[in-house]
Amino acid sequence: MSNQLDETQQSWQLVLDAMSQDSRVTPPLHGFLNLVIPKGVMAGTFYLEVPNEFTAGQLNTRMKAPLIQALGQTEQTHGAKTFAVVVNPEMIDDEPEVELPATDPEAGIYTPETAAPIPSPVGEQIHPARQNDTRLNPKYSFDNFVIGQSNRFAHAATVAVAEAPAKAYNPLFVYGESGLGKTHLMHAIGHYAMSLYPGIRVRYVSSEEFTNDFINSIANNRGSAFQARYRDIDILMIDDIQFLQGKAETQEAFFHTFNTLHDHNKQVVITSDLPPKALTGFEDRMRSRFEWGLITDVQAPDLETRIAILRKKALSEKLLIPDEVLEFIASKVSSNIRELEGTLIRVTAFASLNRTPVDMNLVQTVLKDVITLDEDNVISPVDIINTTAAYFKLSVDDLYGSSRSQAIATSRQIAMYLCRELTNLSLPKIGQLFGGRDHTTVMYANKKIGDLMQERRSIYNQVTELTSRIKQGHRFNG
Ligand SMILES: Nc1ncnc2c1ncn2[C@@H]1O[C@H](COP(=O)(O)OP(=O)(O)OP(=O)(O)O)[C@@H](O)[C@H]1O
Repeated sequence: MSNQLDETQQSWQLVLDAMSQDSRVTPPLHGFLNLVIPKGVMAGTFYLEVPNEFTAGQLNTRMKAPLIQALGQTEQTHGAKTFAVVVNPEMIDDEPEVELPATDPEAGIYTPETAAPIPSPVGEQIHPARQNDTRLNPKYSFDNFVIGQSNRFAHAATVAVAEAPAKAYNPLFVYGESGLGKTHLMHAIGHYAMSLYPGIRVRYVSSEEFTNDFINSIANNRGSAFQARYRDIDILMIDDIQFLQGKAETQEAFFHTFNTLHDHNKQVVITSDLPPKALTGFEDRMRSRFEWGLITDVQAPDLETRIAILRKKALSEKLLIPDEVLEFIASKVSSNIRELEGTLIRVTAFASLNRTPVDMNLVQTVLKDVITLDEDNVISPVDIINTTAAYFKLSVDDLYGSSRSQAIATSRQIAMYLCRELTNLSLPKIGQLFGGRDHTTVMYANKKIGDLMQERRSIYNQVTELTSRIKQGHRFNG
């Protein structure tokens, strides 16, 4: 873990060095760069954390072209072509205090109060292909997707679409509850299609990113770049479309994007938590288009499939875990594959913290508090937030709010982690719940707590204790 951090830091230093040679990066801009905490590279994207929107704005506009160029120059080291900025007001507590760079009107830096959208120095000159990052996660391929009764049809349909884009089923609409593999299948389509048709232009986007992109394009008067990004492609995959519910203008933008792509024989893949007919807050013309091609669902996996998923996961992580242990975990956790994977992480974290092998004794100890809930006995985020607040002796508002104190920030991240693990809520929904935070903030909280559980016994114990309290409370009250 710390090696990984070092590597990220070193890669970022190389990027900074490259940028320091760039005359467009004037001295006042260095102040903003000093505020950046590099978080790591995922699917060709360098994730950067900054403490406020203003700094994010500077990176996304004035520094965008130099940064992309610097990434290109150093790509061999880190593999990132592009970057994404995550605003995390809490990061200030983790890091030494840094002052926001002084405002320099001559350099064209605006104060947050006066901040109008700042035009990019390169504006629309950036070639769409540069920005048109596929955003595919290398971890999600068909090779590591386990096929079972619950997903056989969805798997076959996605393979068919990757093999014959816009010829097999267009659009392909995959629906199902959270954590059952829809996102994984989308990324797998992308990888497979790119291996079959080198040069094919693929773009994966969450509905929230699509919305933000659309809103920013209006605010910055960059409609044509938006269109190029979403229309000059061969396969567009849009995840969790239910997030566009009630957003009339973004739906309109998607409607036109969809029509253009479809008219030009380009593939569209959509996922959702509900089938088109049950999606409320969408115009009929939109819903009827969703039904033009093929609609397929993913269901909760049966025991055999759950065991196979765990086995594959253990293999890919090079974890030596006896079959009986995998079977035991699979029998205890039945609802959601994300939770299944989370449980495997807990078991291996416990073993590594205690320096003991993973065996039945250990797994029984770790899972003794895991209470399986039946299907209609769903944990609500309110249960999680109330229990977490009480456990850490905080108020519920502390968890929803924006306090930067380290203790509150970590408690909030634990609550987000538990929402991700124990409910079916998507990342954007959890973000909304916690005071309208961005889904990337939830993604980081999730990763951070997952990592901390492997490293710090206290965090491991807190998460375990809380999970059991939430489930117990739920069983008694629910
Ligand atoms: N059949 C499978 N084989 C292997 N891993 C799987 C399978 N199905 C799901 N997973 C894993 O389970 C986790 C959750 O899956 P994924 O994120 O694709 O779910 P989702 O349906 O898109 O959920 P959400 O709607 O919340 O985004 C991922 O780590 C994924 O790799």
